[in-house]
Amino acid sequence: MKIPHLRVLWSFARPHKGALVVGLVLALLGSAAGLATPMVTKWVLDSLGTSESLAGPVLTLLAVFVVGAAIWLTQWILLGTVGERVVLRARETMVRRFFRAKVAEVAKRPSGELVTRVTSDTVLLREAASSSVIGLINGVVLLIGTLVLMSVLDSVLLLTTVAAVVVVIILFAVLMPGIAKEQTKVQERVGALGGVLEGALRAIRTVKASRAEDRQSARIMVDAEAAAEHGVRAVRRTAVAWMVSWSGIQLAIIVILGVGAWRVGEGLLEVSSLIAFLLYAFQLMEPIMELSQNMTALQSGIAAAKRIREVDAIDVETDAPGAGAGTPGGGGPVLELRDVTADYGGEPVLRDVSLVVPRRGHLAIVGPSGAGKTTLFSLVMRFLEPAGGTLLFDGRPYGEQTYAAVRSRLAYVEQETPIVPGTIRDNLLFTHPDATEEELRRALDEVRLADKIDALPEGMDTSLTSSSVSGGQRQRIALARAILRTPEVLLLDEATAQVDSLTEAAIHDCIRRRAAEGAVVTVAHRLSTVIDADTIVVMDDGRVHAQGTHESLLVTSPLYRDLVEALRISTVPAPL
Ligand SMILES: Nc1ncnc2c1ncn2[C@@H]1O[C@H](COP(=O)(O)OP(=O)(O)OP(=O)(O)O)[C@@H](O)[C@H]1O
Repeated sequence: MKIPHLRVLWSFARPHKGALVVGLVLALLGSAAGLATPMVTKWVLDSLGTSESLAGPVLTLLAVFVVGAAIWLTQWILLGTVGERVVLRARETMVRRFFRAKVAEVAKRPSGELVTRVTSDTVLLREAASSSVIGLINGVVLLIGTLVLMSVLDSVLLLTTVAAVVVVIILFAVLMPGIAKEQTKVQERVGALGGVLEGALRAIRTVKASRAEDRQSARIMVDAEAAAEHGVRAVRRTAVAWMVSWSGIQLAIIVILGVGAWRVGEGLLEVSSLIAFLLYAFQLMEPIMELSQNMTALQSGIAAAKRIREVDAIDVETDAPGAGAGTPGGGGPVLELRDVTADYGGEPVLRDVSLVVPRRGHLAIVGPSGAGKTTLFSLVMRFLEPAGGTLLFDGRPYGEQTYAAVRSRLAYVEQETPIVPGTIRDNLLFTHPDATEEELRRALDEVRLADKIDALPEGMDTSLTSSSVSGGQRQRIALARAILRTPEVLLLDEATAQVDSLTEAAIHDCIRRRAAEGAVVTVAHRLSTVIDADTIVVMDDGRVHAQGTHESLLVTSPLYRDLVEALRISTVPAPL
């Protein structure tokens, strides 16, 4: 096993080194008690033939047994606790990192795969980072101790034992790496399975609509079957290793019995020594078992530790040195983009975009699919860093402000997943957990949801995961969350899906009211939203193509005319 691999594991165990040292000492003391037992048994047997009292040796045997049991109990609890702490810490580090990570870093990985790192890889780490190394050291000490004490009893019988032990060790050395490799593959496949399964369950409606249930199950089963196949291979190798070792030791015991009996007959060995020797031979499986089990745990633990440590490489959002909170309410525009270019690692998807968002009013962004509207929002929310150009909030570049400072002054309603797990109340309180009941009601009134939610048996405490809240209502809940406290800029990525007229009217009114108090920027997919805007920005192929009011753009921009025509056709005539 290579040292750098162990170092990864050690990085998890290091905070608990005190407990681990105590665990090692206890393990060694426990082994010493185990090693002493056959010798004390011999003492008991030797006392039988003499006038010596049996009380001494029997009490000693009892004491060794009690002390040994107490040591094992303490060590088990101690190391078990360390293992759980290691798991907890690893989980905490990963969970925190996921949420501090840059959006692109999380978005590019299947989330189910990230979840398996937190749920299942950490379990493999438990044994490896707590008891494995101790078990290995202890196993070696126990094995050597047993052989040394055997040699004290009878060196001829020892030869038989050593031969068996050597065979067993060679066998394990040959089979072990293969077992570990198979187990690593199992983990990788389970990770891949988690990734695909999570994505497929998320898209359950599409799966069913496409009648792809069986195909999707089959695709996931490829990973499940591969995991099982590797698992079976590991089990087979382990079983062979155990079977051969166990048989080897049993065979050695039979030989010891035969040779020992002959030597006793010849007067070369005492019966008590033969019995003690046999007790050691019976115990021999213990260190071998300990060595092999811990070796396996260590290897799969190292693989898991590496997967967990990969999470550390995920880039996190870090505020620039000296970045501050920013000062609210200057005189100029609230938001400004100057020659902003952006990409996702390839060709630019936004080129030299300049835009001014006034402190009040509604600015709608329209454009064909792929024009870069969502990317523009990602830049404003700092989910994405610009490749060139500058974004300014209140006249100060984004880089001079912290992520939290910028976001605290923006409210964002995303198009696809605007709801977080939990109840309606949890969702409303998500941005401002300290909001009062009155504020919640006011926000719900504004999006015309108060009556609907009052009519639910559990009201605001209705769970959104299992509720009968419609898509349009979900959007309105997200909007209510965004307007709970008047944001300086409200960013609304309108749902492309058709919504009911009540939702449309509610959103519409809400935008109008908010635009009177602050800035509202929408990625507009509905004609009513577009027409109502004070300024409309037409985007095409990553550039600002035109800008103006509905009337002026109808005259100056053929692209805008086309877009309006398309929206007119695609939307149910809206209350304009
Ligand atoms: N995460 C990403 N990685 C790579 N390319 C991306 C990513 N997100 C968007 N793009 C690309 O950037 C371009 C702009 O996409 P964007 O989502 O901003 O457009 P949009 O105007 O919002 O489109 P739509 O109206 O269809 O939502 C597209 O060509 C798209 O393929």
